[in-house]
Amino acid sequence: MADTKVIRLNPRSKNITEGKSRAPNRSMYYAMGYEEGDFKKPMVGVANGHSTITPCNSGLQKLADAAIAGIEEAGGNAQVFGTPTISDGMAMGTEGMKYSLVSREVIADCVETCVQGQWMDGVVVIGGCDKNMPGGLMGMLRANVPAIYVYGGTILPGHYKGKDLNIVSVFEAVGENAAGRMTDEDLLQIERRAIPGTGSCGGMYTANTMSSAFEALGISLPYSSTMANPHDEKVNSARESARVLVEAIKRDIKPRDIVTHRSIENAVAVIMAIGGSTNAVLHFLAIAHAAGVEWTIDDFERVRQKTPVLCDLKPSGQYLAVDLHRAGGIPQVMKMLLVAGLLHGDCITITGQTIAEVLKDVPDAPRADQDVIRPIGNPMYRQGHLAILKGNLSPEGCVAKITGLKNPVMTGPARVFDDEQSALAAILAGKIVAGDVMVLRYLGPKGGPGMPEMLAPTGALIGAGLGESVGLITDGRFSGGTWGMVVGHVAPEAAVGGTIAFIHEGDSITIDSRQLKLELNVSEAEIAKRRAAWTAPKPRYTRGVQAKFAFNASTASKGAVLDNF
Ligand SMILES: CC(C)(O)[C@@H](O)C(=O)O
Ligand SMILES: [Mg+2]
Repeated sequence: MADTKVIRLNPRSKNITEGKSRAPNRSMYYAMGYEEGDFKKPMVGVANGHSTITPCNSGLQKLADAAIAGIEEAGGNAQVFGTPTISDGMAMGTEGMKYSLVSREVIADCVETCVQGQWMDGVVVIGGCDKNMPGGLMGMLRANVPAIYVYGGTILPGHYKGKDLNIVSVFEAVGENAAGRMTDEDLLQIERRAIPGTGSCGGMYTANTMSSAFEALGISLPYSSTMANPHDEKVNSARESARVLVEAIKRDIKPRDIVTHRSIENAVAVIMAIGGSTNAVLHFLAIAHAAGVEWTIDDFERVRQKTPVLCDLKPSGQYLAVDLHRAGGIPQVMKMLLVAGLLHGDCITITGQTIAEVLKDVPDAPRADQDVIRPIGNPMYRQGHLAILKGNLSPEGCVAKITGLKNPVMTGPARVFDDEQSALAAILAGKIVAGDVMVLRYLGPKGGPGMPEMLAPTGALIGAGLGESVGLITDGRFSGGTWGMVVGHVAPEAAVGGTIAFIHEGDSITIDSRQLKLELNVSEAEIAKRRAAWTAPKPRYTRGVQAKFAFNASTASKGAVLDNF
C-alpha cells in the first residue's frame, strides 16, 4: 500500500529559505552555489571535529568528506561547521588538562548553536577524542533534530619487543623507568613506537568506551564504533551513516526518541560488559540531563550488579579495540546481553530498526576461536567494574574501578596532595609505599576547575608495581587508561567543603568496593571541628571559560553540567 503521508524534508530550514521575505537569506545560499531546487532539500549539518591537534582527530576529514558525499547522494544539502577538541593524551598532567571537560561543553554548545541558529533539518556529528562524543551527543539532544554520530575510529597498535603498544604503555613506562624497572632506551623506543598513526587511544579507554556506548544506544551504526580510523571500512561507514540519517529525516526519528531511560540502561550494560572508562558515568549523567531522562548515579550501580564484564580489554585486560572488532564487535556483546535478558531489544535505533532487529543475525554466543569476548557463563567478572561507593567521604557517591584487582578492599594512611603534579613527583621519587591511600583533591568540577584526569599518577603507580597496593582517591577524574585501586569523582568535592577537604596526612581511609563504602576513619566530632575551621579556597580563575565552568558546573554526581538550573 502506498504511503500517503507527505513528509517535508525541510521542516526547519524552510524557516529561512521560503517566501519572499527570505530572498536575502537565499541570496547567501546562492553565493555558495545553491540552485533553486536545493531549497526543497533537507539542510544537513556536518559537525566536523577534524583537527591537527591530535591523532584522535587528524583522521576525520576523510570521514567528513564521505558524510558530505553521502548526504548529497541521498538528496540533501551538506553544511559543514567545525567543533574543537582538546587532546587528553597531550594535555594530561598539565594545567591544560583542566580544559578537557570544558571542551565537552564547548562542543555541545557548538552543535546546538549551529543546528539551531541555521535551522538545520538534521546533523551528522563526527568526532574522535574523548569529549567529542558526549559533547556531540549533548548538542544533538538539545537541538533534537534527526542526528547520527560518526566516531573517528580507534588507533592501530604500535609494537615493540613483541608487545602491542598504545598511549597508556607510555604513561606506564614513565613509572617503570622512574622505579628503575625499565631502561632509558626502552622508554625512548616505546615513546617512538606507541602510536603508529591516526585514531583514538586504542584500549577500552574513554573514546572507545563512549563510541561503543553510542552503538549500544542506537545513535551510531552497528559495528562502526570499533572500526580503526586508518581502515577503509570507516570511510564507507561514514558515507552510509549520512544516507541513514537522510532516511531518518524522512521518518522524523529524533535523538530523544533514541536516547531514553531504557536505551541508557542498554548503553550502561555494554559499558560494564566491555570494562569501559569511569568517565562514562560522568558523561552519561550529562547525556541523560540533556535528553531530559531521569537517570541517577545509583542507576549505574543497579545495572552494574546484574551485568558481567565479558571482554578482556585494556587497561587492566589484554586486548585492544581492534581485537574486539575482529572478535565480533559491540553487536556480539549486545547479542549476548540480549539473550541473557540484560538488554532491552525494543529500543529504536537511528536506522529505524529496533535493537532486536539489528541483532537478529548475530550469533547468540561468541566465536570459539577468540578470547577477547568471553562466553556469558565464563565472564571476566561476574558483576560490572564501575562501582558507586558512598560513605562519609562521598555521601553523593563516587566511582571506583575494580577491574584487574584481586581484592578491591583496603584501609591505609592518607597521603594528601592538593594538586596532581606534587602527587606524581612523590610517586616518581619513591615516596609512596604499598598500603598508602593517596588523596588528590581540589581537582573537582569547581576546584580544578574542570576535573582533570589523573592518568600520570595512576600510570606511574602501575609502572612502579604499586597499582594494587596503593589506593588513590580524588575529586578529579581518571583516564579510561587508568586502573588500580582508584576512586574518582568524589562528591561533594573539596572546593565546596566536601569531607575530602578535611583529610589530614596520615588519617585512616577505607576503600571497600565490596561493601560499596568510602570512609574517613575519623570521628564525626573531629570532622565537624575541621569543617568549622575550613575556609573555601579563592577561585583559581576569575575570567574566561574556566571561571564560567567553575561557577556553573554541577557536582560530579550530577554530571558536572553547566545548565542545571
Ligand atoms: C589519553 C586517554 C587514554 O585517551 C584518556 O584521555 C582517556 O580518558 O581514555
Ligand atoms: Mg580522557
